[in-house]
Parts: sequence; structure tokens; C-alpha cells
Amino acid sequence: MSTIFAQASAAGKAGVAVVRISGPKAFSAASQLCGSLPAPRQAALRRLRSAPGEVLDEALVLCFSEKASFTGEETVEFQTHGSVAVVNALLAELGTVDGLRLAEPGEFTRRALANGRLDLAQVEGLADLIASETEAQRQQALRLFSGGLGDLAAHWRERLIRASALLTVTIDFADEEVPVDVSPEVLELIAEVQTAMQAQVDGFGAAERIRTGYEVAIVGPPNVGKSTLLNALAGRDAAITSEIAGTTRDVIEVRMELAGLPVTLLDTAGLRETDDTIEKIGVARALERAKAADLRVFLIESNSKPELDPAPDDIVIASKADLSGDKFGAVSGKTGAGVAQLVEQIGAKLSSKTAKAGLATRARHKEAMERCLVSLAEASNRVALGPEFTDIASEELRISLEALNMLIGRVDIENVLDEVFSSFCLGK
Ligand SMILES: Nc1nc2c(c(=O)[nH]1)N(C=O)[C@@H](CNc1ccc(C(=O)N[C@@H](CCC(=O)O)C(=O)O)cc1)CN2
Ligand SMILES: Nc1nc2c(ncn2[C@@H]2O[C@H](COP(=O)(O)OP(=O)(O)OP(=O)(O)O)[C@@H](O)[C@H]2O)c(=O)[nH]1
Ligand SMILES: [K+]
Repeated sequence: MSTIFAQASAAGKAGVAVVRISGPKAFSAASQLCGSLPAPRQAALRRLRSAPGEVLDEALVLCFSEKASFTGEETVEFQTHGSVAVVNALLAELGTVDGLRLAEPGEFTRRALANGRLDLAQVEGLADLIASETEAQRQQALRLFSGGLGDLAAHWRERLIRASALLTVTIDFADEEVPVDVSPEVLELIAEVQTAMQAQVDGFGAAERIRTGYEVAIVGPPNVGKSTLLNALAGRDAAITSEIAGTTRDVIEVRMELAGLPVTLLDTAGLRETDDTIEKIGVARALERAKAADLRVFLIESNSKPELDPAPDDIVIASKADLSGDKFGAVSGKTGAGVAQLVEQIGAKLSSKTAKAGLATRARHKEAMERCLVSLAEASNRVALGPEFTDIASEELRISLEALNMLIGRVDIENVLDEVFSSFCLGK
């Protein structure tokens, strides 16, 4: 097993940078640079020197024994001054040490997984946690990282193993008088798992949206004030505004946090019949993106109607509240009147969509659960048919347990690892 190293903190100038070494040679390599190592888990100040004896930096050194580290291997951290030159010199020096090499993205975490420190779902949670930018993303990622899905899977597993054991008793004693009919209990155990698992599958859409973000499209006729409203919501001049109708041609996207949720706000071309070729394309794009968005805000001139039929959840609101004097149900991007209320309204609409979100946050989770549910339905049908179908039911239960193991990466892990780790940063 090679010993790996990488900068764990973000690249660039910073107060402090962290360079991490993990593997069987971590302690010996580190002591080549800093002399005596502090006791594990005790930070100590040391001069880091290159092999010829030049001082590279003065750093805090922190060691973790293989029994108690993030990776499950000997680990040393150098907490240096956050200078690009210091980090580069240190990385170059580590590269010259025999048996050490630069880590691949996600390799520290990969080792934590291999050493049983985390299960696969936790690794996914960790990737999401590092990527999280909003409160909802942070909370969802932390639930997964803390082992929520593994706990659920362990509970389901225990129920299904019990169901399986009950069936085995039936098979083993098939020739004898079985004292009690086990099928009601087996069916109940399966149903319990099915209900809980189906709820997770149903929540996948919402959880995925929290992970990847919601799209909210501002839609309306030319010159109604869409771009001005987008800028007011974004708090910056993201889109060009002008008194010329047909200013916005392409879709303008602004990422922002709204009610703790990740939202991409879309400004679209004003909807109208036009002979202008470019504007026509803009209108077509506006319609397409508006349709695909999670929520539409129809901005209308007061006393008019939206160009499209709003979906039940969509928001219809009059623009230029300052001109119409409409204090309710109107908004002005120019004066800011009604903007806070609109934000609140959008937040409430999106939050109601997130309510179902559970621990299944990736297609991989959903697919494993769906596979499991297919076998459970099959198993339950066979059990209901009578004792002569017990061995087929047993086999279906075994398949469902396999799907469950896949969910948390107990089996068949190799082919999903590259996919899972492809999104990891260097140094994690
Ligand atoms: N400086 C630094 N900060 C960091 C990390 C790190 O590696 N270095 N982390 C890296 O992601 C996170 C903390 N994660 C860690 C997870 C486990 C262990 C660890 O030593 N676990 C041992 C002992 C646990 C204990 O002290 O109770 C174990 O599990 O056996 C350390 C860090 C966030 N902050
Ligand atoms: N009085 C007032 N004027 C506004 C308001 N919002 C926008 N305007 C003005 O209305 C004109 C059009 O605004 P835009 O934001 O460009 O409108 P748009 O809907 O994005 O227009 P298109 O890109 O052409 O579809 C500009 O002159 C704005 O200054 C408002 O709340 N009150
Ligand atoms: K305009």
C-alpha cells in the first residue's frame, strides 16, 4: 500500500493550508521533514526542512495513529502558512521521499471506505457535504454522512432476515406438521419494509432537487420588468434592463440561495409574436425553459392575464407596483416593493416540495431500492399463494437482501466506485 499526500485545503492564498499524508510511511516521511513527531493528536510547532536542510516553513504538525484516523491509516497533517509557494515546496519535497506519491482525487476517502471507516452512502454524503452551498443541502448531506441510510438499511435487513428465517423453518419442516402458520408474520415484516422503502423512493425527487437545485423561471411579456425583478432578487446587475421591448434574448441564469434552498433563477425573453429571427429563438427558449422549471413566476401588467396557463403552484404577480399603486399582489423590481414578500412566497412553494425528501438522494439509491421492492412484491405474492411456493419466496427475499446490500455498498462496489469518486476534490 503506497503512502499518499495532497493539499487538503483549497488551492490559493489563505491564512493556513493543510497538507495531509496517509499510509504506512506517513510517520517516517513526516519525521524526515520535521524531526521528532509530536504524540498522536497533539499539535506541535515544527520547522519543516527539505533534505538539504533548507527551512520550508514553520508549521503545526498533527499525527494520527492508524487506529484512530480519518483514513484508518497512519496520517500526518502539516498545517502551514497558506502560501502557494510554501505548499508547492512542501509537496515537491514530499514527492522526493521514497514510497510517497501524490494522492488521486478522493483517494483519502477511498481508503476510509476500504478500511470500513465509512460505508458507501456515507462517502456520498461526504461528497455532498463538501459540495453543499445552502442550508438545506448541508442538512441533507449531513444526514447521509452521519450514516442515516446505513441505519435504515440495517433495520430493513434485520426484518428481511427474520422473514427469511421464518420461511426457512417452514421449508425445513415441510414434511412435518408445522405448528404455526408463519405467513402472516412474514407478510407483515415484508410490508413494513415495503412501506418505509417506498416512502424513500417517493422522496427521491425532492432530495435530488435539494442536491442539484431548483429552477424558478420569470415569465411574462416584453418590458414588464422581468430583468429588473431578477436583478432585485439576485441583488446584482445580472441581466441587462432597458425600456426597449425584447431586450433579453437568451435565458439568463443566476444561482442563489432562497429560503435555504439552492435556486437557479431564470430570466427569459418576453413572450410575444415577433418577426425578429433572434428574438423568435429567444421566445422558443423561454417557453422551453419555463416549462421545464420547477416553478414559474408570471409577471403581468396589472389587470392582464399570463400568456400561458399557470400550473397550480405557479405564482402570478403584477409588475411595477410603484406605478399601479397596487400594494398587494404586486411587485416592483425598481423600488423593491413586494420583493421580500415574493421571495417568501417562492421559498414557501419550494419548501413544500422538499417536505418529502428523505435519505435517498441519488439515482443509485433509488435504483437499489426499486430493485429490492420488485423482489419484495414477488416474495410477498408467493408467500400469500401458500406453503408450496415457500422456496421461491425465499429466493426472492435473498435477491431483495442483495439489493439492500448494494444500497450501502456491501457488495458489487467496484463498478460504482469510480462514479462516486469522480466528483471528489483533490486532497479529500
Ligand atoms: N485538520 C483536520 N480537520 C478535519 C479533518 C481532517 O482530516 N483534518 N476531517 C477529515 O475529513 C474532518 C474530521 N474528520 C475526522 C474523522 C475521523 C477522525 C479520527 O481520527 N477518527 C478516529 C478517532 C475518533 C475520535 O477521536 O473519537 C476513529 O474514528 O477511530 C479524524 C477526523 C473535518 N476536519
Ligand atoms: N416604474 C417602474 N419601471 C420598471 C419597473 N421594472 C422595470 N421597469 C422599467 O421597465 C422597462 C423594462 O424593464 P426590463 O426589466 O428590461 O423588462 P423585461 O421584462 O426584462 O423586458 P424584455 O427583456 O424586453 O422582455 C425598463 O425601462 C425598466 O426600467 C418597476 O418596477 N417600476
Ligand atoms: K426591456
